[in-house]
This record gives sequence, C-alpha cells and structure tokens, in this order.
Amino acid sequence: MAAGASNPSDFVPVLRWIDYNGFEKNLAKTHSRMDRLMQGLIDEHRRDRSKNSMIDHLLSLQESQPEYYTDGIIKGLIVVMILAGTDTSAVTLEWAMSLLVNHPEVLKKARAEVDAHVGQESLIAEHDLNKLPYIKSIILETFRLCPAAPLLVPHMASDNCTLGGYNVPRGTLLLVNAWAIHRDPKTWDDPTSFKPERFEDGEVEGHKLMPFGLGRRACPGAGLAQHVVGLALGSLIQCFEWEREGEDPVDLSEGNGLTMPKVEPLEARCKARDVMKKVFCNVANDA
Ligand code: HEM
Repeated sequence: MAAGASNPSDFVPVLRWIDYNGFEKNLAKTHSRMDRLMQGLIDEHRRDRSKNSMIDHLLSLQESQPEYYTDGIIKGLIVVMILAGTDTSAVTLEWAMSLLVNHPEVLKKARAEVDAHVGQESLIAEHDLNKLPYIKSIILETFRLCPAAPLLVPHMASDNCTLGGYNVPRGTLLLVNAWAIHRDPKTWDDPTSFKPERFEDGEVEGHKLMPFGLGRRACPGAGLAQHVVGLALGSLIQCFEWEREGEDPVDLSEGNGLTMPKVEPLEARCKARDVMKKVFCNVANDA
C-alpha cells in the first residue's frame, strides 16, 4: 500500500540530509539517463520531420513559440505521457484479467455480451465500446478493487485548512487513500467481492469511486485510459477463451510500487477463438 508514497524521506525529512537509501543519487542518475533518451527522440524527429507524431507537432509549435515549447518542456510532456499513461493502464488490464479468470461466470457473461454486439466476424473497434455496458462495469469494478494509484498522487496543502476536523498547516503532504474509500463498507455493499453488477444501474458519485482522482488535478488521461483498457480487455475476451492454470484461484496479493502491481504476475491459459482465424485469413489474403 506504499504505492505513490514510497520515499521515507518525504515523511522523515531528516533522512534527506543523509540521502537515505541513496534515493537522491539514484534519482539524479535516472533523471540524466531519461533526459538523454528523450533528447535522442527529439533529435531523431528533428532530423526527419516527415512523421505525424506528438513530438513532430510539438516541434512545429516550438518553431512558432520557441520561448514556451523548449526542448525541456517537450521532454517533460513525453515523460509524463509515458510514466502516467502506460503502467497505469497495463496494471489495470492485468488486474481485470486476473479478476475475470477467478470469476468464470463474469467472464462468460462478458463474452456473451461481446458476441451479441460485436460478433466473431470482425475485431472489436472503439465505436463498439458504448454497446458493451457490462464490460464497462467490469472495468469500473476493477478500478474500485484494484486502483492503479491506490493513494492517488501526493498533494500538498497550499494554505492552512481543516480536513475532517483536523487542522492541516500549509505545506503539509496529503495522501488520499482511494483504495480504502473504494472498500468502505459504509459506502459499498459487500465491498471486497468482485461484482460488476453493482455498476449496472449507471454512474457512481465521484467521491465514492475516484481511480483518477478528483478536481483540478484529476487525471487528464481518464477518458483515453478508459478507452484503451476497454478496447484491450474487449479484444482479449473476443479473441481468446481464458482459464486458470490450475484449480487454485489466481493470487491477488498487492505489491509495492508507484502503480499497484500484482505480487505474482498473472499466468493463465488461452485458446484462440474463431475471430482470430478470420483475422489471420484476412491478413494472409491482403498480403
Ligand atoms: C488506468 C489508467 C490511469 C489511471 C488509474 C490514472 C490515475 C491517475 C491519478 C490517480 C492521478 C492523480 C490525480 C490526483 O492528483 O489526485 C493521475 C494524474 C495524471 N495522469 Fe493519469 N491515470 C491513468 C492513465 C493516464 C493516461 C493514459 C494519461 C495520459 C496519456 C495520464 C496522464 C496523467 C497526467 C498528466 C497526470 C497529472 C495531472 C496533474 O498533476 O495535473 N493518465 N492519473
């Protein structure tokens, strides 16, 4: 549960003086490696401007507004997209698949929904997602039980304030335990069980379910993430039969990390479904 807040020096500032665990030194080393990698990407795109990527667009903006779109800003934007957007979506997908193989009845219902609304003739596409409310409920239930950022991202009080009856001085580090809020028995019925049906009646209030945080600093990638996870999960369900490796349920222990990883990576059996044969035939015919 230390995800998002795993540097002890943030809580015991004296540890910063001795660079406890070599944290600052490692940070500086990682920063300079990342910086070299990002600078390499920018230089590559600067040499070949024929592509249509985010970096190319940012380089065009650099030409018109050089004082704002510096290489530093572009590098920062690339890093934030990669760091904030990839692992969060990937771990969510792994948690969703783990929960599904542990609940074959839910998987069966999801497969039936995909088969009824998308079929086995063509691969699921983004525009199919709004025809799949049960898949959406599975994703919401995964966000509830296994939020990729269980403590959101550390915030700091910009002024003195009172929070839940406590006086919070300006500058205090604030952590929101979304994991605990999502499992609060006062809010959720049978909170530790995986029941996507609880979302079938529609939207949930923001203060009960907040995998993307709330307010002005909430995740700007929430819409994109929901589409990416929906499309990836829908494709895995449409294209393969899934089952557990053995009789035992998949281990759902939670590990430490910036995003909440599984202690044991998911291992499951899969068998290709008809749509895969069609896709491969089409690819072969097109070649
Ligand atoms: C399942 C996927 C994702 C989850 C669970 C997630 C969750 C979060 C959370 C909890 C925060 C902090 C909110 C707060 O401070 O209270 C955040 C911030 C952020 N996320 Fe995401 N995120 C996901 C995907 C993405 C994607 C795909 C992108 C962009 C491509 C993205 C970009 C960002 C950025 C830039 C911030 C910082 C916003 C700020 O500080 O103002 N995230 N995300």
